[in-house]
Amino acid sequence: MAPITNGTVPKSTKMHSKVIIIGSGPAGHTAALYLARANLQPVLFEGFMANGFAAGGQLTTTTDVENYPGFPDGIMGPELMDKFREQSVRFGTQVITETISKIDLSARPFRYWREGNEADEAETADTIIVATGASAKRLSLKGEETYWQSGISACAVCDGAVPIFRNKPLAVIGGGDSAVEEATYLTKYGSHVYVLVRRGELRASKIMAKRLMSNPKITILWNTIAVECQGDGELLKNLRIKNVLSGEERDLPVNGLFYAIGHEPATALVRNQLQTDEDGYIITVPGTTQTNVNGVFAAGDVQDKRYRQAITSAGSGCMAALEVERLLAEEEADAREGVSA
Ligand SMILES: Cc1cc2nc3c(=O)[nH]c(=O)nc-3n(C[C@H](O)[C@H](O)[C@H](O)COP(=O)(O)OP(=O)(O)OC[C@H]3O[C@@H](n4cnc5c(N)ncnc54)[C@H](O)[C@@H]3O)c2cc1C
Repeated sequence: MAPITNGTVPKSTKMHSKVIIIGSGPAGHTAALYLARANLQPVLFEGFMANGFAAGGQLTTTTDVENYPGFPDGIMGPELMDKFREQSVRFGTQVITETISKIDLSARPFRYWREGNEADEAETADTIIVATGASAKRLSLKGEETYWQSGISACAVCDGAVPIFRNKPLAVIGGGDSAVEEATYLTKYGSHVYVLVRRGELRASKIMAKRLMSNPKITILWNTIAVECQGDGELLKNLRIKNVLSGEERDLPVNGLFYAIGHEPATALVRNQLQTDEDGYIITVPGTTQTNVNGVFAAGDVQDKRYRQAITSAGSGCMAALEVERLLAEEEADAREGVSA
């Protein structure tokens, strides 16, 4: 399929932009909306199945989004992202359906290349917002694909409240702090929550582990892994689980399975150029979206391993846009003063 753009810049003309946004989830589009309204003519690269996601990001893979403010009846994920896109475009964002595959942040203007054009002359930008998102790690269990989003999820806060999980037995896989948080959260909805821990101990902090073990609605299944997801073809009904010490397999009838085994931030593009933490998330100056490179900002899940919500991503996209705007204004003022001095 030919790349789609809503702009008029032909690929052969090497662009220079005041600001480009890489990524098209809630963070990228919110940044674009603010920048476009500030007349900064943002260019947003929405990706072409970048990082395994369609343009629009993670919400294109889900159905009802019930916790995005402004939609009291909920809204389907893909429809919400279409609206984000429409609003960006309405104010003049140039959206380009291509993936950025190479970037050079060593000097300003920054240089970048679109996928398939890495050998060409680079395009340039004064500032960049990295909003490439993240993806939940999965286990590729037998049956997982069939019941993904039909009983299997990687976000208790997003999906825990849906009717298929209400008063039903649920399972969480993972042994870290996020598994404890997810399991505890799910006790509000499920009849009981089983936590499958591969080892004989939790990785979670002591206080979190204590909280988990003292909750009467939670049972920890130590040294246990899931081997197969089973159901009626439409919804998950059962997990085949295995004790890794004895090798014994048995059924665990559950209607929900939540992965809490971490996320993979989409930071391969900026590896060794931006400072990242031990899990690969971009590190930003606390309370801002500023990275360790002046002029490069990061917004959304790519820099947030704690909240990982559409609204928090959108919020940080807004912050990034305002920070870009401020930086460019300051630099323009400095340049003017430099000229008149
Ligand atoms: C199944 C599911 C259900 C969810 N449900 C909810 C919910 O109900 N409520 C809620 O608040 N949150 C929910 N979330 C979480 C929410 O989707 C994320 O927090 C949010 O989408 C993160 O937004 P983002 O802007 O950081 O990036 P993402 O949504 O991750 O999007 C990033 C985009 O950038 C593109 N991209 C990546 N690299 C490049 C590149 N090099 N060049 C160009 N483009 C690139 C990707 O293709 C992707 O489209 C859900 C997540 C999932 C997976």
